[in-house]
Amino acid sequence: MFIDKILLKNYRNIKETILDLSPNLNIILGYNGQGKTNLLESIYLLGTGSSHRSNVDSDLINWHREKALVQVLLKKKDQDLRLSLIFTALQKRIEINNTPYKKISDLIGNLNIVLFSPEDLNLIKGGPSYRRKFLDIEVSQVSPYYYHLLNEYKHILKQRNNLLKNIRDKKDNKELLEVWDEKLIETGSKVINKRIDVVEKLKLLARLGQRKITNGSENLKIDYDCSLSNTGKKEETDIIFKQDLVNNRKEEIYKGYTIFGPHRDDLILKVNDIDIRKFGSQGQQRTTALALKLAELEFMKSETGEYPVLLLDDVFSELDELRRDTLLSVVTDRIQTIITATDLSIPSVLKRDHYKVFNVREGNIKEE
Ligand SMILES: Nc1ncnc2c1ncn2[C@@H]1O[C@H](COP(=O)(O)OP(=O)(O)OP(=O)(O)O)[C@@H](O)[C@H]1O
Repeated sequence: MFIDKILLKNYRNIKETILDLSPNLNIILGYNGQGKTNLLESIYLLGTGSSHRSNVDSDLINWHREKALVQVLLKKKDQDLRLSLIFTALQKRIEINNTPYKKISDLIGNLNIVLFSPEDLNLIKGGPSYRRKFLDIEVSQVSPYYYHLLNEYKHILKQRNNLLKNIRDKKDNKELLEVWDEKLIETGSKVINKRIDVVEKLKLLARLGQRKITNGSENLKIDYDCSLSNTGKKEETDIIFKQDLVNNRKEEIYKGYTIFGPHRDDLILKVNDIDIRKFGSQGQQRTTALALKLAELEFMKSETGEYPVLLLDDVFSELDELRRDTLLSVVTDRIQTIITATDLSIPSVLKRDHYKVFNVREGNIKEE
């Protein structure tokens, strides 16, 4: 799939812009603070339903306006789609081919996105929540069912945590827990099992990616690190989940929150058998983050039949020549890529009709 056209109105510092993008490589150039990441963020928002930088919609609207619009004309293998998101501080309106939709879940899965930015080092160095988010965004884009399941789980978890606090503070009765336990186990087990399946697929793809970037010298091994006391067969996840909740009732009430479940899970990342999260060099950690992103591209392709759109936010300056070339060789002519940089010497291997350059200045974006 690729974005043929993008229209932005009052999106952060971008007032009104229409861009015709290349189906191959798009290079967005500009000094710091001009609006390059704002452009990528708007595309990410349309793909995933949320910004990667802010949870507050009003942040995304130009300070002097009340309404913003992001619209793309998307070319997919079997159809063209016009996706629009019109939003105020209080409301988001979705339109797909001019038909209005209410739920963000209707939007997700149309425009698939993989974003790689310097903050992705947190995927390796940061806490487990970064790795869970990586999995969840990836799987949600290819499975609306998973997105729905995840939201349901979050809702149940919140209710159950409130109840645990109330029981601890003697405001509620212990017996009420059983109903919420059942719901938590049912949805939570499905989330865990789906993630285990996905990690199984990512495992091979990420290993290949890491070997490619390091000329075969590094072996990456990823595994799902489940918070349940014992993850055996997938059919038994719910049984083990239940045992863990029953056996740890006292501790959960004392703490006032749920200590088992997919919201506590993680990914184990080992390079040449060493835990890269703790002991990897900065270079190895960067390589692993890139390998995970390459795996994500291939995973989405295998699930949907099409490559997603790749957004590279200011990452070229952080990669050495080998990694830069590997990345370009993977994406060129196959994956629509939008890359931001303050300056970039365009590799001579790229043919002139295979890329477009756009200059950004104070929120104005112009094709070169
Ligand atoms: N809601 C908003 N309304 C107007 N301007 C905004 C809004 N939010 C952010 N900005 C402005 O957008 C600019 C930041 O743009 P962006 O993050 O896209 O920069 P960039 O070109 O990617 O820079 P860098 O190279 O430093 O990452 C800042 O000047 C900021 O003040």
